[in-house]
Amino acid sequence: MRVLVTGGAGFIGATTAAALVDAGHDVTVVDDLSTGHQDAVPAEATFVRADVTDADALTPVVADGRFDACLHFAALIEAGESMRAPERFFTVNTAGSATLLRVLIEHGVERFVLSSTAAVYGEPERTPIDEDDALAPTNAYGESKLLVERMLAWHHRIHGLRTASLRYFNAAGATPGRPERHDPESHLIPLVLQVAAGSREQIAVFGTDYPTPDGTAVRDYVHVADLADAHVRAVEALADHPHLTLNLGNGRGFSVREVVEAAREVTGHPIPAQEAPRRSGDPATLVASSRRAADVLGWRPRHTDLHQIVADAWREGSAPA
Ligand SMILES: NC(=O)c1ccc[n+]([C@@H]2O[C@H](COP(=O)([O-])OP(=O)(O)OC[C@H]3O[C@@H](n4cnc5c(N)ncnc54)[C@H](O)[C@@H]3O)[C@@H](O)[C@H]2O)c1
Ligand SMILES: O=c1ccn([C@@H]2O[C@H](COP(=O)(O)OP(=O)(O)O[C@H]3O[C@H](CO)[C@@H](O)[C@H](O)[C@H]3O)[C@@H](O)[C@H]2O)c(=O)[nH]1
Repeated sequence: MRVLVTGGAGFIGATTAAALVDAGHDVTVVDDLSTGHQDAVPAEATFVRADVTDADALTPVVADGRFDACLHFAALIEAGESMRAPERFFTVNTAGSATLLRVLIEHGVERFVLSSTAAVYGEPERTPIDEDDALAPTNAYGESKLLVERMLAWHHRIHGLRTASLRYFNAAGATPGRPERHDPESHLIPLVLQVAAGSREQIAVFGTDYPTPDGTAVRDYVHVADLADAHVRAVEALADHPHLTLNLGNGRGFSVREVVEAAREVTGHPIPAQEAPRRSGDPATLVASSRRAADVLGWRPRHTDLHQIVADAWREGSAPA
């Protein structure tokens, strides 16, 4: 297949672009490098520096590409920032997706895979979360993605676009040469590893009074290699399943304290931890049921061991200063 990957210089997009190349697909990456890194784009892919909100820049790429599918990763991802500047998230994530979809439809692209997020659920009603549970984002980031999911339903209905919304839980780990390098970094595992690498004094544990076994928040950490594998399967599965919404997680939660402890064991560093107030908008527990992805895609996460996830991130240097 000829595949357009937006955001393919970012952490999950570049890892997936490499998996698509390995699976024999012809990949073009569009990325504005606002947070991504060009050295993460696979050498076999064509790279175009462009902004997905800019129809004039996208049009020639899509017109020349004769793409069968688009995987759309390009987005602003910092949930906390979305509560300070929601307009940026609706412009890039929501309006940017609308622009991209218009150009794709005009040029006959038939498949679309969206990077959605567990943030569309907000504070979950039950654990594990399945795809039919209530959608009630608690931040503008989650809302900006949910609006795209809703647009996809209409594009499917009206234009017959084959769509998959993949709701990732906490992406983590790394594959060779493609570390997690967000700047600013807000994710727990890279921040913990910054302490071990000596570029940060200690890790703040946001909230120790949650209704969880050790009082700290529980998340479902899913290895980026497993996410990439799910994308390759999803874009192929759209041939038989034209409108998909799938959770992608391990189905197992780990607390902040468990993550810190795993990082101590992996790195041999004491990693001082400081108790801190809860971070606003953070649910206590987010754990996925990925049964539908297993049924529809035959997908099973293979890198489920927390130590392995942390060790892979550490080996690849997912701890920028
Ligand atoms: N990291 C997670 O835990 C997580 C969880 C759920 C969903 N997601 C979603 O996965 C996707 C990828 O996340 P990531 O962690 O790889 O983030 P990332 O910041 O590493 O990647 C995003 C990429 O998009 C590019 N980009 C941003 N705005 C752009 C624009 N206007 N035009 C073109 N390119 C643009 C950036 O340069 C970057 O390369 C995002 O859509 C995010 O919302 C991430
Ligand atoms: O310095 C820190 C950073 C984080 N945490 C906690 O660690 C957990 C995980 O936090 P983080 O790595 O920031 O991930 P989330 O806030 O769970 O959000 C991620 O996972 C969501 C899906 O579950 C995605 O939608 C988001 O884009 C992605 O950032 C949370 O309980 C945080 O409060 C700390 O205790 N200290």
